[in-house]
Amino acid sequence: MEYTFDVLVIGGGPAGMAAATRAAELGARTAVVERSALGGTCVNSGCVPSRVLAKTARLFREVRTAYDYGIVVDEPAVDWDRTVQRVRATVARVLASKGYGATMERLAIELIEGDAELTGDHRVLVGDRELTAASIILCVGGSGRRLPIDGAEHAVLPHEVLDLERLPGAVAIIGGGHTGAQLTTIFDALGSQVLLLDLAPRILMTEDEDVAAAVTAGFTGKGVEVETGIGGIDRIERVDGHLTLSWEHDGDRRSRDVDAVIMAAGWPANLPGLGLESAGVRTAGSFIPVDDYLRSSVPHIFVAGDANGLSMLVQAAVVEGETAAENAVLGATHTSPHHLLPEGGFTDPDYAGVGLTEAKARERDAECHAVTVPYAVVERPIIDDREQGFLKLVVDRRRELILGAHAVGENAVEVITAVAAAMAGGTDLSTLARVKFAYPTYSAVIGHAARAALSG
Ligand SMILES: Cc1cc2nc3c(=O)[nH]c(=O)nc-3n(C[C@H](O)[C@H](O)[C@H](O)COP(=O)(O)OP(=O)(O)OC[C@H]3O[C@@H](n4cnc5c(N)ncnc54)[C@H](O)[C@@H]3O)c2cc1C
Ligand SMILES: NC(=O)c1ccc[n+]([C@@H]2O[C@H](COP(=O)([O-])OP(=O)(O)OC[C@H]3O[C@@H](n4cnc5c(N)ncnc54)[C@H](O)[C@@H]3O)[C@@H](O)[C@H]2O)c1
Repeated sequence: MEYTFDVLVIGGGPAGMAAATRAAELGARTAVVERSALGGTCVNSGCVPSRVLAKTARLFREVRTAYDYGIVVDEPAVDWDRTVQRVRATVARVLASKGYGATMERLAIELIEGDAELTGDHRVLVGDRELTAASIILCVGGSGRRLPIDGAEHAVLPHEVLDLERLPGAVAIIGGGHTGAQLTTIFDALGSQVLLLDLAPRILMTEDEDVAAAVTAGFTGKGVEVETGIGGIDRIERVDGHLTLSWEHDGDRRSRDVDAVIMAAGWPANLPGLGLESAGVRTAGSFIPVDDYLRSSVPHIFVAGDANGLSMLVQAAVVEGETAAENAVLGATHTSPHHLLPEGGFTDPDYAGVGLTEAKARERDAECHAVTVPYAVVERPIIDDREQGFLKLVVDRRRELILGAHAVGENAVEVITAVAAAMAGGTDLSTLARVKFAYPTYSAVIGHAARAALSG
């Protein structure tokens, strides 16, 4: 059969753009269907806006401590409208820097604007245009989850935060995953009273336990209320211009009056309306499961990025997009390992990790080693007045292999990315211990941790 395209990519976020670029580079006739804006969640409503808000929060904190350095400023205040304008302008600049249009033109990738629906295993309907493709790569991403409770419509989802008319005096954030933790820091730093609620026994369940504990302590030390292990959220009511949020904890009914409620309680894939049943693609919960080659239950329909639920990070989305494209065009032989993906959050303090947490490493081998070195063993955090923090290295029982690294504190994400580069290069512990780090840097803590791990 003659298809309209060799490869049809649905979704133009990080996964979709990586998939389309790679497929076209390999000579495939390729198109991308996008119903909203190229760049996806990451650029338009996720990482980039969050990062600008994190920078805003950081600036506000620093201006307030400027006098410690002999700088005299008036009492700072937040102009929320201007903050929002700045975020939107930065999103536009990042989009422009991506050069999607030029890449698509150079590689003859067709952009089809609209909502894609599968009508068969090789057929996709976009508006009134029916397309066919030899292979389809689903890169549809996910969306914030609105809890099925009374009054849920009063809550704001993460992508709607910029639509808040004003900075809330008091805000409740439901969900202490990466998104909820970042929003906690942002609103706390900008002056809101923050209540963070989670069903789970701790926040940041995917991070190393010590990391989550340190971030929690950082939050509570600033006056954020963190309540984990709750039984469930009951309802949200609008009463006299404010919202009353009610929840259950160990049989107690609790409630709080706030100005805004943000739901950051999960990130299901964008499956509604996608027509997966018409194509025979199986789902599991709110994701589309894939095999090692990123194939769905229909072998010529691949899934990359958040939609497969493997690892909801940009760095994963990009590598999966490229892998899915290679498998679609060249035959399914490529896998995309996830164990060396550094990740982290821009909270206060920052946190990050790569590889196995200490708990996961001990499940595999109880005799592995973990050492934790405080940030203050090096001078830079002291110079910057950011001594709080640590780097934990998890190494095998022979003290050769680095199994994982976890950090809390200033520049934690950059520190961990440096360890990830060492791990990716196959660097053993004794080699890492001999690396010379520039002075005065945060990453110098890596050398200290490696030497501490070697010596026991
Ligand atoms: C607040 C927030 C902050 C984040 N911060 C970070 C961070 O700092 N670092 C990090 O690594 N990750 C971060 N993430 C996660 C990151 O945004 C995602 O992992 C990444 O965007 C996934 O890329 P994707 O291409 O799979 O999906 P998306 O970026 O969601 O793109 C999917 C695209 O598909 C389109 N689409 C969906 N269905 C259809 C359809 N039927 N037809 C046509 N088009 C469709 C959508 O419009 C969208 O453009 C953050 C997420 C959030 C919510
Ligand atoms: N910096 C980053 O890299 C970054 C930032 C944001 C998001 N992300 C990615 O996006 C994905 C989504 O992140 P997320 O934080 O939005 O979702 P998540 O699924 O990671 O976390 C949701 C949190 O909400 C809690 N929760 C669920 N139902 C609840 C309820 N009824 N009441 C109270 N708490 C409830 C869960 O226990 C969990 O802690 C993640 O996989 C993450 O990797 C990454």
